[in-house]
Amino acid sequence: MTMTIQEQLQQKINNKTKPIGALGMLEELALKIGTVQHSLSPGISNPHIVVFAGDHGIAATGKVNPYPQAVTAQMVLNFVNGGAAINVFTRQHNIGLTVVDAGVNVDFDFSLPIIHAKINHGTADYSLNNAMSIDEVNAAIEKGRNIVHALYDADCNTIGFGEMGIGNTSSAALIMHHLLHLPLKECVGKGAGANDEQLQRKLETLEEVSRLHELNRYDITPHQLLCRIGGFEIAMMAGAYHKAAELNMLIVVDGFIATAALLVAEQYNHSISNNCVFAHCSDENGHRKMLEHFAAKPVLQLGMRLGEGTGAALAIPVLQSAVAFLNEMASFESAGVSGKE
Ligand SMILES: Cc1cc2ncn([C@H]3O[C@H](COP(=O)(O)O)[C@@H](O)[C@H]3O)c2cc1C
Ligand SMILES: O=C(O)c1cccnc1
Repeated sequence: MTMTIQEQLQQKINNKTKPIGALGMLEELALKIGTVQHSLSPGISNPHIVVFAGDHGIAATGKVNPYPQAVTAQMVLNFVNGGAAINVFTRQHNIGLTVVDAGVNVDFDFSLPIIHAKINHGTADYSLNNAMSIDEVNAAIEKGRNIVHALYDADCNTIGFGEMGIGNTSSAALIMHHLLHLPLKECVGKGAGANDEQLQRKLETLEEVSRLHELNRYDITPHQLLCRIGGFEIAMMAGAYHKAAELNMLIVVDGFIATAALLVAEQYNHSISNNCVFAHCSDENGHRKMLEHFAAKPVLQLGMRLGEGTGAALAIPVLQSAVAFLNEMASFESAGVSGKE
């Protein structure tokens, strides 16, 4: 009988010169990556992080976010100048980095080395109206798909998505609340650092938003959900995930907002998590429950709650080690080492 690729990979892993299972999660990752690539000798080629930036109308009210909306654009300039956490980690690990203006509320100089994909100058305030139109949702998804396709064409097979958008933990919490049918209290967290009073106000504000947009209903399509309470960076990321899975790339999932965008993408492709490795468990309230939904075992748990794709960037070297042991370690047979009696 022929063995499945998983069985062949497991056999290869078990024949390495180490006690069975002794490389722990690296063994699970090697199995996963080999399965995605349908290969006994998988590889990570040109790993890349794409950071999508977008503003949220509700952030201008200051009701849900401890930092002002202007920080989104300021951080985009920081990314360009190489000074943000994601710059440091991608530089350290030789990972490609692309920054995308998905919808920041500032007109950047066109000479800036970013992808200029602005859908609009921030979303509308969803505590009053829909965040965006259906046309804007479609444009964002299409743009996300195209950006991933270009990276695939440049021989990248491993990709992580990050985000920058003041107020976007609110959009992510609302997505989680609707798609996982959980009370908002379990989905809303401190974001960039709300204190107890700010957190309470955030929760109350988002409860009103949930009532306004009837998020407890089951007949909302994923497109409608994005229209009502989404963000441009989140919609673009959903399109990017979708394309990456279509191209059978390995997807490295970052934190709370990135996982919320994956929840949306999952509505369009129910097996999307087959292509995903979950980089870390964020400290943002709610992330653990999202991970449980995907039956995910995160690679790292460092108490991080930053976003920008930083968790994904830190997990990629671990994935490279998983692939390296699978490809390079000697087997009991080749090294003349005795196996278990
Ligand atoms: C200086 C700074 C850098 C960041 N980098 C990522 N985020 C993170 O915090 C924001 C979400 O939190 P909230 O919903 O509470 O606004 C997002 O931009 C996220 O990427 C940052 C936030 C700040 C303040
Ligand atoms: O988990 C994350 O990615 C996160 C948490 C808080 C704020 N921004 C991002």
